[in-house]
Amino acid sequence: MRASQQDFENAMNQVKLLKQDPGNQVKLKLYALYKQATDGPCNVPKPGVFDLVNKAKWEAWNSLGNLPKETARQNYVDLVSSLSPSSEASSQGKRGADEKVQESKDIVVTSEDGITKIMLNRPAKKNALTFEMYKEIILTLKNASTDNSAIAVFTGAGDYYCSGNDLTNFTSAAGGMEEAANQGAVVLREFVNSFIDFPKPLVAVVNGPAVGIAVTLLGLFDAVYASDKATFHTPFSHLGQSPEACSSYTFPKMMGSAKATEMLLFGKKLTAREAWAQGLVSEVFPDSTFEKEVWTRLRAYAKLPPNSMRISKELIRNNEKEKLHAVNAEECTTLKARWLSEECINAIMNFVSRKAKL
Ligand SMILES: CCCCC/C=C/C(=O)SCCNC(=O)CCNC(=O)[C@H](O)C(C)(C)COP(=O)(O)OP(=O)(O)OC[C@H]1O[C@@H](n2cnc3c(N)ncnc32)[C@H](O)[C@@H]1OP(=O)(O)O
Repeated sequence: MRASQQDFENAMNQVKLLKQDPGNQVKLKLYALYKQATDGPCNVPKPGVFDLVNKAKWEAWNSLGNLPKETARQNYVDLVSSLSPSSEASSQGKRGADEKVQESKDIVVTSEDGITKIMLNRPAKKNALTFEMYKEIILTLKNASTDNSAIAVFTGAGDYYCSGNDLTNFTSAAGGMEEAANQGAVVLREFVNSFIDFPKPLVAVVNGPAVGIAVTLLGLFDAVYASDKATFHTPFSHLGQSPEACSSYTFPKMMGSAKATEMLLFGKKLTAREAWAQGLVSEVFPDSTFEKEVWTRLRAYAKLPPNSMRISKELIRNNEKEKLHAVNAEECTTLKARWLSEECINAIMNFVSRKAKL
């Protein structure tokens, strides 16, 4: 839900009542979001090099680029509401190494060395995504887009990266399949939008097999590092479903339509090296050294100037944003109808009653 003008004004008053100074970084962020929400993109000349305070404020505002006013207003409200006593402590530099910044059993979010690490943590179910997990990830990305981290990284706990959508999302919904399909389409659209719009470098550390939406989403990441044990599988036709996460656009663009068809229509499973050859994966590492090599590299990347990385990503992503949002909307509408089709209902029932394994 978007923040109203009243929410925004309440948040401004709340800032004045903060008991602890939230620290310079947060104050700069608040200033930038306030200016963006009220005046729009930065439109004043950059202060001189010796005017340090105004230059820092200008840079913070300018770094928001063309962020829409409504989004800035929402981010301002979210940031203020996150300034609870515990987060006030963290912005004062009291956050310990690898501190948990979000408590949830299925998604563990930690912050260390400029990296927001988002770990899917449902290993007993191969990290299949429940409706609650989709919603938590939307919130996590919203927070990570305005926190102090330079990059955000997704990975999975256990032997799988992620087995995709939890197929019981559709069978356990209180209102039945129709209600689940309606809810699913709304959640999916917002979920994918939060990846399209994420402003910082987004990296996937694919520690094991990836299935369904865990694969298609990779087309919206900025870098994908895979263990040689990882596989990439999108069995949409087997499930009576259709592609999502903009893959009907990103995959043919990335690998050509013939290879995209093998994956998206025929459900061909790729090894990590095959996925690398198709441009879906940036680099493949031997599983024995995967974690060490990848995290060493990511810690170095996270030290690069964050504003520069954001601006460069904006340049790359802005060429595509409108198209990606349109594709996402169309894919969600198509999927909603698919979820109610006999082909899909039979496939899901088969999985749940264990007659079939993909
Ligand atoms: C609302 C937004 C929707 C967005 C649209 C998204 C679409 C997709 O993502 S489509 C892809 C959906 N995923 C699948 O179809 C995968 C289904 N799972 C499997 O085929 C297999 O479980 C496996 C190949 C991933 C792993 O096989 P195996 O190593 O033999 O392990 P198990 O099958 O015994 O799995 C252990 C445990 O985990 C449960 N599980 C695994 N994946 C899912 C899943 N996607 N949904 C629900 N549950 C899953 C599995 O049922 C086992 O549970 P228990 O029997 O209770 O131990």
